[in-house]
Amino acid sequence: MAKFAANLTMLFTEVPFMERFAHAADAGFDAVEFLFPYDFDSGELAEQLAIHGLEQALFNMPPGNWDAGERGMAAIPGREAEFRANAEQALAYALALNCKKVHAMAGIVDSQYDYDAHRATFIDNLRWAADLYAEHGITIQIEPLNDRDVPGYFLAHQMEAVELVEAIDRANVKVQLDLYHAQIMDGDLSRLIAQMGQHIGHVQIASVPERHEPSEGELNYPHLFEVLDQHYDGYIGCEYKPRHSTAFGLGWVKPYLAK
Ligand SMILES: O=C(O)C(=O)[C@H](O)CO
Ligand SMILES: [Mg+2]
Repeated sequence: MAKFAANLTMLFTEVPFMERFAHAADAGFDAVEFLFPYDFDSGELAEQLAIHGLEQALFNMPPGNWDAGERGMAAIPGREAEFRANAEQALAYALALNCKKVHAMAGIVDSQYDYDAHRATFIDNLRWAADLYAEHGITIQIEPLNDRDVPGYFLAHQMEAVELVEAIDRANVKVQLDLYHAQIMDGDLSRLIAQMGQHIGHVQIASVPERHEPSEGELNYPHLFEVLDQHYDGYIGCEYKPRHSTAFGLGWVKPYLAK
């Protein structure tokens, strides 16, 4: 049975970040995810999770200079020391939040280097971080992003991510399958999910093409949840932009939260 995590970077933005945990719990969620916790004290975040009985499903390693357009550096040659420091910072938060999944963003390709150099850097960095995280039972996620929203991102296709996970060859590195990106770049989602199978480490959803509630747009999510049930049993992150208010748009998830 599909179970859902509220993405607090995109949902409940009507209230300040620290108040979003309460809103997610009141709406019936028992897990949350968000992009970045680093502006906040890990103890205060852990307290919000504990007060509201929430599990932290996922968050991202620091992405570099987000406002300048950076989207991580795991695949960027020359940024290895920064990647490793960021992985260590994220690990400290993951331990404080008892979070078992952390997303390592690959980065926007650097035109000074060719594909092979990016790929080799990505594999080396991910192996290093996976070994660091393994003793804590934490899985690192890699996520393809569509090239319309994030042009130049190192990773755009799901099977490319699967191939990289196989090359990285660590049991605690998996693919973060965001069905919004996957539909834009790959399509044929029922078959894709089956093909990815055990490599799926986390799932996120939104409508296509506008990234709103999954109840609208071109995807039939009730069907996709049934397909996912056969291959994945973790939380599904609700990473979408509410079309109106968050609460108004939650009708689609109520039947699942009530079960
Ligand atoms: O954009 C997404 O889909 C994500 O999940 C990333 O973590 C943030 O870019
Ligand atoms: Mg995503």
